[in-house]
Amino acid sequence: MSAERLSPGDPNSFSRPDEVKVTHMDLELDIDFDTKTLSGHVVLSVEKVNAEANTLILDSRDLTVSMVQDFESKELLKYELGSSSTTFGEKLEIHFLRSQTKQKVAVHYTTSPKSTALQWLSPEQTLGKKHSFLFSQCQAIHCRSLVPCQDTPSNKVTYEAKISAPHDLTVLMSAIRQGEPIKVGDKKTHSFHQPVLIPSYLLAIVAGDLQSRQIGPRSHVWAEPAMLDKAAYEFAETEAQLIAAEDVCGPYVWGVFDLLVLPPSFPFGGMENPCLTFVTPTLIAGDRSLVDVIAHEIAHCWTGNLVTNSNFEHFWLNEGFTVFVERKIIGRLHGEAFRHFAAISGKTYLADTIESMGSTNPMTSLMPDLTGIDPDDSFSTVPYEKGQAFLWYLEDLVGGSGEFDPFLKSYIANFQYRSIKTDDFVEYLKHYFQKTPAAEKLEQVDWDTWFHSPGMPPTFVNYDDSLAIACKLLCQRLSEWNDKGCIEPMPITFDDLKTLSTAQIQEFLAQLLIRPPLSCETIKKMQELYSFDKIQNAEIKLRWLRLCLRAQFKEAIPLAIEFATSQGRMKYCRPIFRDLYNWEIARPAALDAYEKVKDNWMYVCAYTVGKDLHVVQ
Ligand SMILES: CC/C=C\C/C=C\C[C@@H](O)/C=C/C=C/C=C\[C@@H](O)CCCC(=O)O
Ligand SMILES: [Zn+2]
Repeated sequence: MSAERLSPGDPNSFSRPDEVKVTHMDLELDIDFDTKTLSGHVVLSVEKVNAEANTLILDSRDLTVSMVQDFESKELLKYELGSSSTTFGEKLEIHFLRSQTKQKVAVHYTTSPKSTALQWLSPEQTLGKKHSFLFSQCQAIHCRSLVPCQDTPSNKVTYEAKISAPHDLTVLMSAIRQGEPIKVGDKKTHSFHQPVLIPSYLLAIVAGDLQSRQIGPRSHVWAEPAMLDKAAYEFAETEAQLIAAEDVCGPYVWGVFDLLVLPPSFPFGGMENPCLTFVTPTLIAGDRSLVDVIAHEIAHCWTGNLVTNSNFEHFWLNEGFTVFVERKIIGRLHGEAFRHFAAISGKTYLADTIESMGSTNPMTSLMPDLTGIDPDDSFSTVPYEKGQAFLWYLEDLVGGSGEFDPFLKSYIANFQYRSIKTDDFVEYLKHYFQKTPAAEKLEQVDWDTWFHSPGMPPTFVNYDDSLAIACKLLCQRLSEWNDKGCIEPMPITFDDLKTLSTAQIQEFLAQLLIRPPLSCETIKKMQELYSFDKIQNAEIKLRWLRLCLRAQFKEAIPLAIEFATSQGRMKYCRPIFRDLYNWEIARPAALDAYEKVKDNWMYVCAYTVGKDLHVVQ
């Protein structure tokens, strides 16, 4: 039976904001670490778009709803909550008593201990070992397991929240903190407000033993106390990145830009939660070499958080634009050559991803059909890197950044606070350049191939390879030597590698990865030359271990398992577990390691790695 789109606007949401839309959420929740639940209520302010509509349709997942009330009169409202849990959770349909256009509905509910949006950590799983820890990850469609809501990015809401938690924990949200926490019994109540419109996937919460350090006029970094010094050092460039981003995108509207360093099981590099970007501790390399992720999250404050994809089939509008802006920030701060180098690295990463997904895989197109598909199953670097390659191609076509930079600012100003589809972007682009020489150029664009064809992009601009050439030459020399059986003396020296930056070493290894596997002998010689397995930088470690596994270098199996299980960032766990699985000798150890670690990971990581290992349906 073929799957159906759940609603006209969003294949992954039951909700119908085109009929009745939620405009504001007022949350009052209690965090209970014993039962691993949040319980309380949400008051939803709603507005009828269709005057005839008499029900409100929400998304929910594993929620126990105890009561729904008309907020003004406190009268009980009838509701139906779907009983069979699907990929997309359960539909919650609430019947209005009133006919007014604007009304408020209160839903009383409790989350499940297996809420897919939440991870509950015991004190032993934290750095300090003394306090429990809770964090959320709502993108793409997990907000429905935290609060009954219209869990579609086509709708935006403001929110307020009062959260009660054990008195010795700090609670933070993707919002502005309001006043000091208030002590009530052995708990404290923390208040927040988010006055800027956000899609549901940007709702976020954390509770733990957290301290903060100021790192800029509008920024603090939050972390467990033992991590704070390192984090403050690593992210000291944040304000400079924000200033560069404002130069590219326009004024920063969110007031605060704080960073939160999470425990290692946080599944992504970063998540652009407004006012409080969540980041993985794997960014803390000690030398600020991985802070392009912070530039990425800063870019999201405009592309994604202000101008939002209206469903996840248009995810490239969020991520392609964000990578494009991230690299503009890098260009402004470090020079154009670095912007080009980052794009070349992105192209290598994309080639590796498309090779492993398969070049005819429909999920490698820029606008995949997500009917019946869990967005988590389609996640890859494709919307990021193919999207940025497309935007750079357009920039080149219209005459370069002199023409495209003002367009970018105008696009953001025009669509900010709204949710859009790819057609809105194309129409605006054509309209913006209509009376310029670029109009004719835009007619040459093969929109259909860019948006709908799987595989690598139809074309790339000629990036300046001044910083990448050394990586390419070393990769060529080493590969040729490997292919000839390593007979002659090794053609690269310690000094060759010593002259490379961390990012260039990463790119050198990445380029080796998209070639046929190296021999074990080459791997051993590389290890002797540069002690690659001592390098702590997680991006280098990932690529080095993958090269070892692809070479079927047995000594690397325990090291790879240690790396993939010591944290839960999917960018690292998934390829390592996939490589282990694809090598028959390593497969049993991989399956065994997965069984041991999966309960320490967040749902999305356990689910996707489980699928990669063919142990989850
Ligand atoms: C074509 C793709 C369609 C839909 C995917 C939408 C959402 C995917 C969902 O799994 C959530 C993604 C959240 C991403 C958050 C942050 C990323 O930018 C992190 C990138 C990877 C990393 O650096 O670890
Ligand atoms: Zn992103």
